[in-house]
This record gives sequence, structure tokens and C-alpha cells, in this order.
Amino acid sequence: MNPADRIIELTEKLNYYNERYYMDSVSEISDQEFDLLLKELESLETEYPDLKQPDSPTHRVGGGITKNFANVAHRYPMLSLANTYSEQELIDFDERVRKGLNGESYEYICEQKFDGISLSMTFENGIFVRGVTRGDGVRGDDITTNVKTLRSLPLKVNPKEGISVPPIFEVRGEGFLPFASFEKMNREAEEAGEESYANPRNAASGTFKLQDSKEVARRGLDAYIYQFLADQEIFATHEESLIALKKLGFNVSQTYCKCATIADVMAYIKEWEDKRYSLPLATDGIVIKLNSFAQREELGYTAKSPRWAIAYKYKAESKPAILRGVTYQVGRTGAITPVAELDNEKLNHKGIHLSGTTVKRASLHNANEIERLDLRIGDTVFVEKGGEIIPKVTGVDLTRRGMFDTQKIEYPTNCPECGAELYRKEGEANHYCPNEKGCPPQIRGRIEHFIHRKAMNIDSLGEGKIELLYEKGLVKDAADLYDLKYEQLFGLEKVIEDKETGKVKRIGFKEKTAQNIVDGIEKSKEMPFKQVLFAIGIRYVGATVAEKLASFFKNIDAIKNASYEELRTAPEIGDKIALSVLEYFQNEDNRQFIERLRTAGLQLTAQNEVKEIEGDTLTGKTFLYTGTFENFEREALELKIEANGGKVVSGVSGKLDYLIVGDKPGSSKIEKAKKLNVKMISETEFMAMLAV
Ligand SMILES: NC(=O)c1ccc[n+]([C@@H]2O[C@H](COP(=O)([O-])OP(=O)(O)OC[C@H]3O[C@@H](n4cnc5c(N)ncnc54)[C@H](O)[C@@H]3O)[C@@H](O)[C@H]2O)c1
Ligand SMILES: [Zn+2]
Repeated sequence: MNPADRIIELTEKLNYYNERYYMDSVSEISDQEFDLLLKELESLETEYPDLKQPDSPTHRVGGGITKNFANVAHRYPMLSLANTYSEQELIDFDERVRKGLNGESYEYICEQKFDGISLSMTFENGIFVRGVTRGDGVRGDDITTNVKTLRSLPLKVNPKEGISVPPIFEVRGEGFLPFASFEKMNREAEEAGEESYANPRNAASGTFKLQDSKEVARRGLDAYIYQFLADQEIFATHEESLIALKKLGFNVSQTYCKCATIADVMAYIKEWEDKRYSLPLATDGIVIKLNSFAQREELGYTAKSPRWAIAYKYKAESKPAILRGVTYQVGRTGAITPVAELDNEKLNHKGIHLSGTTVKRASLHNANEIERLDLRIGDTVFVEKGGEIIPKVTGVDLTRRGMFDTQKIEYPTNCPECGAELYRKEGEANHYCPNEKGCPPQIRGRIEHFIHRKAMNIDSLGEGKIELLYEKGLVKDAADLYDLKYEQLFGLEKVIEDKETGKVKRIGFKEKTAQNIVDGIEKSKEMPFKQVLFAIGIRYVGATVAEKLASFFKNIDAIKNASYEELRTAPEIGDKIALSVLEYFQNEDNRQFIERLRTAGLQLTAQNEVKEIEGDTLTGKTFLYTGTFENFEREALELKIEANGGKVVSGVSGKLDYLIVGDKPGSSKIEKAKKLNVKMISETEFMAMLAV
């Protein structure tokens, strides 16, 4: 792949993972993999500065603000930290500090890198007034009521032992969910048939952003404070400020350590490599900060992080385990995922201990991966867990093959859930079960997708509840949800026996649960068309594509009746998506499904959302743009065109009226426009058209 394409690909991918991580509290890849991709993008951008995308994640703090809370500007920007997994880069960091300080002596404070979310807490006249998330670094979500539930946070600070507190000050720290609370919360979620979080960080992030602060209080969040900020200079060093914060009643972790040299820093890192698992919360590294505030000022900041600090992240921990067997999971699309069943050498079903948690299973992705690893049942394998995410099998310890009986893995030819014969699509690594209409996990998976936050957002339902409804024969597809009655739900019960421990668990719908489900389903009828379109689960129509289709075609019938060519005229709709949409609506069952949703009262027409009409100077004209613009982000440019009556199309064709050419335009679009005699205009010319 050429550098230009790779840069675009990396930018898109990283922005996507950032959104999932910060907005949805979900890690789709491990932190280490994320950091590796980010490093790759950074070095490509250094080599080819012209190719850098305007929305590049390399120079921005990764978060964002939600629509669920008021957002407020930070008094002092909230930055990220530079990070590294390598000792050499720590030595390089120390070199830069030494050079930057021109021979002055200096020292570091090392702290644990707590794995939660950053919080800013403002006090006025000693009273806690505001708690805000980091957001995009400039503005964050005002989550004051949720932050108030932290029991260790003093809501009123009294001056103590000669520490004068200024009238306005801010403390910063990491909000987190201790392991114990995390496990309790996931246990409860499981019992209630709700989805559990993959790791404590994601759980903390999701919890701090709940609307219901009673529920927040119940979950047992906590925070460690590690920074004091005010307009006045009160402390000379970080150490002094930590001591004072503690005296003032803040929860300051006592695991920090002052280090005179980078060798001492290394020793601290080594010391905590294993010891950190004995802490009551998840950590993912060590933060190294210059101690003197005056020296910090000398070194300053980049756009994204201070130059006086760095985070050292521990590499994913790897350990051996025995492969007991392989099971096969069937997903919503019918894709089969082989899963390694792992255990310790005693094969006592207790699994292995890895990064502070018990591991019994790991994804093997697909048949090719099993072949690539040359896996056999009974093998000793290496298991790795990065950023507390789903573990993976990285290799086989061939020196130990034969210590246990090993057995070849026979990849199944039939679906483990419904028995249908599996097939493989050309060019795809996965096997699929073709039995869309009759294979239980596929049916349940589609309903789970339907209720997703970005789809119909029915959060009173979850995996376990759907399973129960399906097993009782109450729902066979998502449209059935709209026929559910309170009387059918109340008292439903299911007994689950844990195969390993023999323990029996009961999932049951009491009054409140049943009512919440009915209310949640009713409320979902208000969800906008774009979300309904995403919810119905057409292949390749993700949330963004659904939004594009909805705003272009305006209603479901227009999409249903659109030809391949018409679909392709919608912005950013390519061949694969167009074919998939066509195929979906050719299927009579799907058409009936849509009719049932219509009868239930779902929104199948786009309301004229935020798009305001500014004028009609562009009416009847089609536009396409290429490159970057001074006055508009892509999205804003599209809105501007549409707000003035114009239409944005997806590709250069003879029918295109104007190609707006920005900075660093794509050469293929320009070539094609020249060939077809399409008028090319600059940003200024475009603005002039609006002014007419
Ligand atoms: N897995 C994914 O999909 C995914 C997606 C986006 C980001 N990430 C991860 O998140 C990282 C970026 O997140 P980030 O910008 O929050 O950076 P970061 O988490 O690497 O470091 C900065 C943060 O560390 C926290 N922190 C914890 N202990 C601290 C201490 N003692 N002192 C100071 N700060 C402390 C603060 O909240 C601070 O904002 C990426 O490098 C990646 O590892 C992962
Ligand atoms: Zn099946």
C-alpha cells in the first residue's frame, strides 16, 4: 500500500477506535495494538508531512464530548501523556529533559498509571462545585452529580497546617472502578441478563457517564488525586503538592516514589511489574513526571502532552496455558469463531492467572489462524492479554509438545448450534452458517444488534434477557418485541446451571424489570430513521452509512425502491454497500419485517433534523469536493451545500456540475473531471456562489 492510502487508512481506523473507546467505552483492539498503529501513523506523517489528514489523531487529545451532559470549557487544558513501551525511549526522554534544563539538576516522581478516566474537579471557596471529564482536552462533560458520589472526595476543604488554599483551585485525578466493584457489577449484570463490561476501565468510563447518579453511587467508583492547579503558585514541587493534597483530605495513592536518576526510575518500574496486581485497581504502567514546577515550565508542552512527563506502559503479559479444547461460537452474521478453552497444567478447570484476572478462554479468530499456529489439543500455548482485553493465543511451545497427548483439531463441517453445513465465502477467512432464519445465535444476535445504543437504544434489554425471551418463544425477530405485553414478561424465569461449579442461578423478571422493558421498547419508537436503518442490520450498513443513506434518501421506501445506480449516487456509497442493500430488499421476508416495523410505529422517514435551509442559490446543482478546505471540515461543507439547495454526489461523472478543489486534492478526481469537462472551482469561488 502506498503511504498516502496507508495514512488515510490509519487515520480512519484510529479515529474509529478512539470513538469506540471514549464515547462507547469499548476497546475493540488492545491498547498496545492501538499504540502501535498510532506510532506508525506518526512516523509516516513525519516522513510525508503533506499527506497528513486534517482530522489526524496524532496531534489531538483522544476524547470527545457527549450530548448527554452540558459541556464546559476547562480552565487549564487537559492533555494526554506521551507513552512508550520501551526502556530505550525512556532513556531518550531523560536525555531530552537533561538537554532542556541546560545542566540543572533535577528529579522525578514516579506514580502508578491508574487505568480509569481523567477527572477535573473545581473548588470555589473550599466547596466542590464542578466535576468534568477530559473530553477533547478543551471542553469536557459536566458530570458533577456523578463525581459527587465518590465517597473519598471531600466536598468541602478546610485549610490545614499552614496550607493556604486559594479561593479557586482545581484538582485532577483518575476516576476508576476497583476490581472488587467491577466484579460485583459484572456478576449482577450477568444475573440480570445484561451485558457485562470487558475491563474495569471501560466499566468506569461507562459508569461516570450514566444519567442516573443513584446507579453511579451504587457501583462503587473511586478516584485517586494526582494534581493541584491554581492561578497562584503555592507549591514548588509535585511532591509538596501531593503531601499537601493528602493533608487536605484528598485520596492520594501512596505508591509514588521520588527518583533521582533514570536508573532509579527503571528500578521502580521493575519493582511494580508484578506488584501492581496486588493493588485493588487496574493500572497499565508508570507515569514519570519532573518534580520541580519551575523546571516543568522550562520544558513546556506539545499540542497533545507535556514535555516534562512520560508514561511507561507495561507490555501485555504472556503466560503458558494448556489447550483443553476448541469450541465454536456463532455470531449475528453467521460467522464462526473458534475459541480456545484454556487451563493450567493440573487441568482442574481453574484456568490461568493473567494480568490480575482468571483466563479460561481466548479467541482463535478462524481456521487459518489455527493452521498458522499449528495448534493441537493438549498443546502448551502462550497466552497474552493486552490492556485487559480479550486474551489471545500467540504461539505454541513446541518444546513441550508430547508432554500431554495431543490431538489434531478437526474444524467442524456443520454449525455447532443448528447443524447446517458451513460454507466459506471467497476471499474470507471465516466459515459461515447459512441458516439465517433458523440458527438461534444468529437470531438472538440480530435482536441484540437491534437494541444497541446506536440503533434502537433499548437499554432495558440485554443479551441474557433476549435469550430468555427467545427461549420462551416470545420473540423470533426484532419486530416481535413490539407485540410484547407486560403480562407476558412478568414472572418469566430461567434457571441456569454453571457446568463447572454446579451452582444454580436464576434470571427472573420482576415488576420493575418487566415494566422497564415495556417502557424501553415503547420509547424506542421515537428513535430517528437513521437509527432504525442501522438497527435492521443490513450487511455493511453501519451507523455512519445508515446516516448517509437516511439523509440522502429520506425514507425507507426510497431506499427499498432505489436501483443500483441510484444507490451509488448517494455520498460514499460504494459497490459493496449498494449490492448489499439491493440484496436485502429483494428478500420478501425482509420486506415483511419492515412492514411490521412500520405497523408498530417506528420512524421510517427522516425528520428534517438540524439541517437548516439557508438559501436556494445551489438548487438543482450537483457537487463533489476533493482535498481539504480552510473554512470547512468535510461534514460542514456537505451541510453548507445541502442547506443551500445543492446535492452532494459520490463520484465524478458527466452529470457532475462542480468539483470543488481544496488543498492537496486527489489526483484521480482531478484527472477524471478534466476528461469529462466538469467545471472545477476553488473554495473562494464556491463561497462566492453562495453570496449571490
Ligand atoms: N484500545 C483501544 O481501542 C484504544 C482506543 C483509544 C485509546 N486507547 C488507549 O488510550 C491511550 C490514549 O489515552 P489517553 O490520551 O487517555 O492517554 P493515556 O491513558 O495513555 O495517558 C494519559 C492519561 O493517564 C491517566 N493517568 C493515570 N494515572 C495517572 C497519573 N498518575 N498521572 C497522570 N495521569 C494519569 C490520566 O487520565 C491521563 O489523562 C492510547 O495510547 C491507547 O493506549 C485505546
Ligand atoms: Zn447455525
